[in-house]
Amino acid sequence: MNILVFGAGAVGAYFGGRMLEANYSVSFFVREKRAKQLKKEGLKLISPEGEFETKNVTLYTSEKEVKNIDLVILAVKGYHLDSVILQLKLITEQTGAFVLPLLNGFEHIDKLDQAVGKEKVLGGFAYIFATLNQQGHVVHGGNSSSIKFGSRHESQMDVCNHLNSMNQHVKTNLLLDENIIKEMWRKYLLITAFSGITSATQLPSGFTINSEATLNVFKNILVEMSFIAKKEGVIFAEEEIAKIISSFKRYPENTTSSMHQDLRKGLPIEVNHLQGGAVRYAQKHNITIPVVETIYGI
Ligand SMILES: NC(=O)C1=CN([C@@H]2O[C@H](COP(=O)(O)OP(=O)(O)OC[C@H]3O[C@@H](n4cnc5c(N)ncnc54)[C@H](OP(=O)(O)O)[C@@H]3O)[C@@H](O)[C@H]2O)C=CC1
Ligand SMILES: CC(C)(CO)C(=O)C(=O)O
Repeated sequence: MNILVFGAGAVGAYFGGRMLEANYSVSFFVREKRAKQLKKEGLKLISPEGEFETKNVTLYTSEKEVKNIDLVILAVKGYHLDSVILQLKLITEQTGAFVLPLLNGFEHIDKLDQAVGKEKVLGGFAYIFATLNQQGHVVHGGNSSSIKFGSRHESQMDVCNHLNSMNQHVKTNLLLDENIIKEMWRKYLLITAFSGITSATQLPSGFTINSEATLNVFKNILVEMSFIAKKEGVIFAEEEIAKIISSFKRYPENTTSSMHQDLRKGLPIEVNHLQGGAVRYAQKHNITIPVVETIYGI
């Protein structure tokens, strides 16, 4: 299977790098500046799952050059989506490739379905604490990482089984999930609360874990997000929300979200895609989510 990783930021470079390390056929679709950096500095993963470095990376900067691809792993930010969608459409039309999106949130799924066709868009997301350093190397802060993926259409079974078979050969986790839509919403609940509270307070998780009032904000965001999920047909029981909270309480105190990391670096943040997306879902279903709206406003 030939894989094209679209976007070689923290997530794309990490998971694409892990697949390259295991000798899978992986190329990257990047912009000129990132192409230059990758050629000069190489692709490097600084990670407790094992260091990896290579200068032997196939890079594309024009969608017209892309051929013989079976799967595109989409690893751009929510705010990039509108500008990449035409390129992605062209690549999938040229190659017939499936698309595995790793973005946080959920609104992108509709946009991708419309652009490339629902039968081509797998469900998926990534779990990792990663950022790029000044040389463009991936710094992975955490002990493990994973991609969860699953089919949304029966034509996607083969590509899912193939990804599943790669799991035993890569130094990360490629996990096939039979209920991927629910898992994506579970991640959307978590990330809206986690990125919201760490970015609004501009403090890592320890502050929220140790402050009852702030932890309540975190909990209330999860509850409001579960109201939206329910309207979208995905039910979370109280115990499932409690489980998200108890796993958050086990985060090391200095852990923070990729949104807060971007804010610290003065980069754009995904607030319109994540919290803004939640506000749009709430408007669509005519429900109120005052805590998420407040965080979005901040
Ligand atoms: N970082 C993390 O720990 C986690 C992030 N996520 C989610 O994964 C997604 C990606 O995040 P992350 O990797 O951190 O983001 P980054 O900002 O590190 O990477 C995004 C990449 O997309 C590239 N890109 C944008 N437009 C194009 C284009 N037209 N052509 C080629 N490349 C393009 C950017 O390129 P350029 O360098 O040229 O700007 C950048 O390298 C987000 O939705 C995030 O929420 C999920 C789990 C954990
Ligand atoms: C919560 C976390 C770290 C897990 O992958 C994440 O998705 C992010 O910060 O963007």
